[in-house]
Amino acid sequence: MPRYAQLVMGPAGSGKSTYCATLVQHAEAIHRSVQVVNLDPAAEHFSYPVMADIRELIQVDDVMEDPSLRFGPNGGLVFCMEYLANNLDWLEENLGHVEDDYILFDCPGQIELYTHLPVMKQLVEQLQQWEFRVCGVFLVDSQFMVETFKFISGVMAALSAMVSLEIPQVNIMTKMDLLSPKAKKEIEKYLDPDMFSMMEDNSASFRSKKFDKLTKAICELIDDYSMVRFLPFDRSDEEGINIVLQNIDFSIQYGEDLEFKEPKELEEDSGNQQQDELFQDSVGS
Ligand SMILES: Nc1nc2c(ncn2[C@@H]2O[C@H](COP(=O)(O)OP(=O)(O)OP(=O)(O)O)[C@@H](O)[C@H]2O)c(=O)[nH]1
Ligand SMILES: [Mg+2]
Repeated sequence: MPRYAQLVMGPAGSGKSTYCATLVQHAEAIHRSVQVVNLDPAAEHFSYPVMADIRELIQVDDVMEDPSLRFGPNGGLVFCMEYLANNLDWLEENLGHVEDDYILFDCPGQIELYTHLPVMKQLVEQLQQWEFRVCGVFLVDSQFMVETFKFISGVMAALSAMVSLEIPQVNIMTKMDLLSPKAKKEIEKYLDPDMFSMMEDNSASFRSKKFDKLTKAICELIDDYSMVRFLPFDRSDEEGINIVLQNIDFSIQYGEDLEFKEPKELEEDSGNQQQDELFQDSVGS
């Protein structure tokens, strides 16, 4: 039986740890078991139960204090991740060998980990060898996505993670609860973007004419391949959280190998509701 993993990525402060905590709570409410591994060597507080913590393997403070390394905070974090990639047996020991488990990996916010460094790719390949089906979950903060040029940067960041990791990826706009009703309406066009008309609408807001052609070419590329879509994530909206989870589950075929219980013993009048519950149980078990 396969195992399932979400690699929760995104820029610093985009809401990765909050997303993990929210999903754990949501999973509990629908009787599913979801666990979280902290892969952020700089994290200090967790609002979810931690199944394994990279800081037991290596501490960023130790790396920075080491006189032979002399790293600053960012170099130190990258060093920690490379150390993890070279010591993946530590992770294997902590993950155990539970069939059918579902694990979220709360990753650090260093964007270079998702653009050009090989560490995350190595981690993905190893997880796949351990029979995990891995979905990349790339978070961007909706607060920064309300203008076209910021949106394009967010799309490019998500795209580079997709290109470098080569796994199914679901992109999410976080902190939707912080948007005003007007901004919420405005952001709808960014969730399923038509880049070309966006460019036309906003061309005046692009700062330099010099780069107009390049920006247009990038927008066309994104449009032509329909490569990047975003799902809204509002931590206070259970229905929305469920839609996000369903999309991710679908991408890693979670639930397909689980047995569906035949609703034989259901009483006819309450049939539909109980069927739904049974299905949830079978998905969650
Ligand atoms: N209102 C609201 N605040 C959020 C949401 N998600 C995150 N935040 C806040 O945003 C800040 C950063 O959230 P984190 O979950 O720590 O973000 P992160 O991506 O894990 O950050 P790093 O690990 O430092 O890269 C915290 O103050 C959170 O409380 C959300 O959906 N709604
Ligand atoms: Mg975090």
